[in-house]
Amino acid sequence: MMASDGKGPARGHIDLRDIRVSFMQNGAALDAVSGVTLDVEPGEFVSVVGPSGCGKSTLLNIVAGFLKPSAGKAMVDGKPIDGPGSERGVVFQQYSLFPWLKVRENVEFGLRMQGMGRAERESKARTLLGLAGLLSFENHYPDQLSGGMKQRVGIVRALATGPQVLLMDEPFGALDAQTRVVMQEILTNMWQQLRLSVLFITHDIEESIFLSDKVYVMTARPGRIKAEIPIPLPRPRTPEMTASPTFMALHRQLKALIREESLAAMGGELRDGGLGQDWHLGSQDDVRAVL
Ligand SMILES: Nc1ncnc2c1ncn2[C@@H]1O[C@H](COP(=O)(O)OP(=O)(O)OP(=O)(O)O)[C@@H](O)[C@H]1O
Repeated sequence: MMASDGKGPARGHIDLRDIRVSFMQNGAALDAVSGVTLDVEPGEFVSVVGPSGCGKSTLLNIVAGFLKPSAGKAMVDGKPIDGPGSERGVVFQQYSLFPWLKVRENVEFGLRMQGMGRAERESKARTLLGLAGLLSFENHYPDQLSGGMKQRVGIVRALATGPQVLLMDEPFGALDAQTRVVMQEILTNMWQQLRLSVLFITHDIEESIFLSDKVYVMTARPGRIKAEIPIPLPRPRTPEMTASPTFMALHRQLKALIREESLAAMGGELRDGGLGQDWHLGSQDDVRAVL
């Protein structure tokens, strides 16, 4: 789905085709992801969820240009990805702000690197800080901000250079539950105004539904696409929607899909969550024998 507020064309098409990534481990090549094909249409918000270690960050690192796939095609707007570029902004879980620079200076950093003049830089940074509700903190240092505020600065900094796509790897993973919900609302509002594509990695099913137009579920390693789930909730998204029957049905569906894979990722040892027929606590003698 394209953002539909009519403020100019949406931007940034991410196109991954049949991606495989192998890493050397203990002298052997092991596939981290295999045969992954995914699409983020211009202006679309797409999340990737899946069990730990299934290759979510690996995919994001390919689109960011930090990692080359072993096989397959990775493209943005039809051009093969060849290293990092200013048309792709990245936000990680760690805030990665420069502690010696004030908030606005942090946001202006990339623009300064691009050679933009001082007045234009300042105006752009202030507009984006305003959008994120941070204008009154422009002269604070990162240390003086809460975790949620730091991450908002991180998002604004990634957006400042005008990327076509925003890549977010568990951006709210370090925040408490309340702050996280507020951040999701701020992000969805900013995204709707900016009309850029987002590839969002998360462990949080509710977060993926609330934010996305579409959610990809990955299998346990080697990561493949297990399912592509469209999210037909209207925009703008509101917190009340999380109680709607559609939201709850999607939640159940995604939870079941991920649970299967999380158990597979644990080697099947904990089928039924460790409480079913396949798993039993041995007798006292068995336990003593092991000890
Ligand atoms: N540089 C590397 N060298 C070797 N193996 C790696 C490397 N980077 C990642 N891997 C392996 O590739 C697999 C996928 O890792 P990745 O970090 O992409 O998973 P993830 O789904 O993002 O995990 P999590 O949800 O725990 O963050 C893992 O098994 C990991 O150990």
